[in-house]
Amino acid sequence: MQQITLRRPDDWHLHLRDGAMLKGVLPETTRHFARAIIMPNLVPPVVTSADASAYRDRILAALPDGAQFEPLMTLYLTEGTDAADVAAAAASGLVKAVKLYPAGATTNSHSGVRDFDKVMPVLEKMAEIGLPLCMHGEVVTAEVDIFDREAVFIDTVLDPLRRRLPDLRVVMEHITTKQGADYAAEGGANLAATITTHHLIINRNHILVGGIKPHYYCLPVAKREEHRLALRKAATSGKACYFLGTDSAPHVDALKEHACGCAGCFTATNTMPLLAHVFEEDGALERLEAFTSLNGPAFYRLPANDAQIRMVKHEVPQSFPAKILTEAGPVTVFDPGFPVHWQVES
Ligand SMILES: NC(=O)N[C@@H](CC(=O)O)C(=O)O
Repeated sequence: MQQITLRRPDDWHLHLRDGAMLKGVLPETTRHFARAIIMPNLVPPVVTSADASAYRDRILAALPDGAQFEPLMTLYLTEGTDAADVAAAAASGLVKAVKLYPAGATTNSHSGVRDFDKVMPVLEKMAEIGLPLCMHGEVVTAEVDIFDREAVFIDTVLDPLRRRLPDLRVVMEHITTKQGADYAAEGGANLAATITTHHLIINRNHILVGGIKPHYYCLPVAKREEHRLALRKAATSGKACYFLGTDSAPHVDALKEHACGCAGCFTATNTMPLLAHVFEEDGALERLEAFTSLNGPAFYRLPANDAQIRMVKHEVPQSFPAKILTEAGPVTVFDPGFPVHWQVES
């Protein structure tokens, strides 16, 4: 029986939602993860430090008994965000990052940024105080093909912004392309990228071949196989600029299996066993800890977790629930489409 021990992992990009959904999905993350960067795209969004403080309280109130979990809060950047409020939220330790959604790019992003000039005072303040900006890196203009949105964003938005504000610390969230992986690797100490579990496993064929698979639809949408392979190479490289952000994004089945289905894969339940499978397949199990437990805290200037988890590879495939039954409705757990022998034991 093969086993590995890792420092307890953190999830640097997580959607927990609110109310009944929060209550239903939170245990799926707290079972294995010590901390998570909590995405602020609620309705209405988490914009001010007061919003973040209230949301944090709701998360803490929803924690399962005995759970050791720290939500790392973020603010949703709007064109009306107040730089002084952001700075105060960072100084108090409440907020660990600000999230930038280009307006219209993804779920609940309509309050996001249209005109980057309008958010420059906030970004300048963040550069000054070292507060990371988590970027959803996709352009949303109609003439750009959805499969090219990330690469075009890097060239036309991200790179010019980083030249204008070289001290701004940026996390390219959920990269899905070779261009994203390459750009992150060349960006120096102020740039990093999160990679999801599902983008290491699926390419666009998984969504579309043999019938449309709504539970594989997420944003940024999975790309060609060559991009999946580039992400695998990046994640398993151990390089400090890459770390896990699951982007686990629960939507009830009724809204996924729909004529206009929501974007998001729900991977909180089985992320760690899937990652052990992926890293083992690529001969990189010894670098799994860097990806899940070391590189993220280092970028966010936080200590790595002291506690450990033990993962075991069993002879027989392990079973995972197909759905999590929340009071908001059932949420389908990401199905990798292959047997998984790894399990987190403690
Ligand atoms: N990843 C997704 O497909 N969806 C996320 C938003 C996001 O991170 O893009 C969601 O909030 O549902």
